[in-house]
Amino acid sequence: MQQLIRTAFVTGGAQGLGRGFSKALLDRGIKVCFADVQASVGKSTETEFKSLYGDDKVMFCHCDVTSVNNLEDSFNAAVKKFGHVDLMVNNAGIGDESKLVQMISINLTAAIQGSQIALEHMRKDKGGRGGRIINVASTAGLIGVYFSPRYCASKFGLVGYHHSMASNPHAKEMGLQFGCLCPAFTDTAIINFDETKMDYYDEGLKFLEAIGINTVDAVVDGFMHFVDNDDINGDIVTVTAQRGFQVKNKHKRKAHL
Ligand SMILES: NC(=O)c1ccc[n+]([C@@H]2O[C@H](COP(=O)([O-])OP(=O)(O)OC[C@H]3O[C@@H](n4cnc5c(N)ncnc54)[C@H](O)[C@@H]3O)[C@@H](O)[C@H]2O)c1
Ligand SMILES: CCCCC[C@H](O)/C=C/C=C\C=C\C=C\[C@@H](O)[C@@H](O)CCCC(=O)O
Repeated sequence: MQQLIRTAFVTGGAQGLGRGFSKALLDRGIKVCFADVQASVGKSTETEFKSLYGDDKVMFCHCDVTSVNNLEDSFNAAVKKFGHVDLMVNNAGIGDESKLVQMISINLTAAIQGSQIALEHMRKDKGGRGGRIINVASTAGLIGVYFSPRYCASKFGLVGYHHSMASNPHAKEMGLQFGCLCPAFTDTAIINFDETKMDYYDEGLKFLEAIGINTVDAVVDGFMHFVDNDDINGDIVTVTAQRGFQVKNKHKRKAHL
């Protein structure tokens, strides 16, 4: 039986998917610290959540995940308030193709740094309580997308990190499990594209119209797979408008390459 999840840390939780994940966790009685670079949106989400769930259940940290010190301080503030973090969700992300350096820094580097901060805190072989680390990638981390190649590269990198960590034979003794969420287009601010944010803008929009757009609720349902099931290590959850959520796991088929 897995460790009960009592507390979570969610990056990019002020709005969109991160907000949806945080609310679903709070609905389950899990305490949530969410971090976001948008101070005023984060504060108003915190006020709303506190009125729904109570002051002791939720906290917001104003945090730019591209600063590892800022990320570590926010994570430590959650540990201080809740005693421990059982679930780390690296969700903060951007999709603007004109911002290559920022994109890699937020979507890939910060997610890896967030995972490593959580890992050091959680690992049972160093006195921690174990835990789960969920990285929010994209279907664009599984298939090539020619109109968003930089975004795609950042998400392929994150999926590669996920596979590497999940295949670590020492993960079990550390009490760690790694999951990766890969939604297709979803109805949040990140898909408010214009010509500056995407290559081949018209073709990109046509592709988006052809495959459809997930609701946030559908992606939250897929995300909760990582909370509701005991053995999730290595799982990749895809969420598409055509097929809903599906769980894939090549690590359960073969232990190593
Ligand atoms: N919506 C989609 O179509 C879709 C599909 C697949 C994956 N995703 C991924 O889901 C995640 C959440 O995106 P979303 O769709 O909710 O978009 P969103 O723009 O609504 O939310 C992203 C959040 O990340 C925060 N953020 C951005 N940069 C940050 C930084 N430097 N530090 C801290 N917080 C920062 C933003 O302020 C925002 O609250 C992203 O990683 C995105 O790539 C989104
Ligand atoms: C660029 C900023 C926002 C991007 C949002 C999102 O992350 C981008 C998604 C891009 C492409 C999505 C493609 C979806 C394809 C699905 O129909 C399906 O074919 C994918 C199946 C993947 C798999 O199972 O291997």
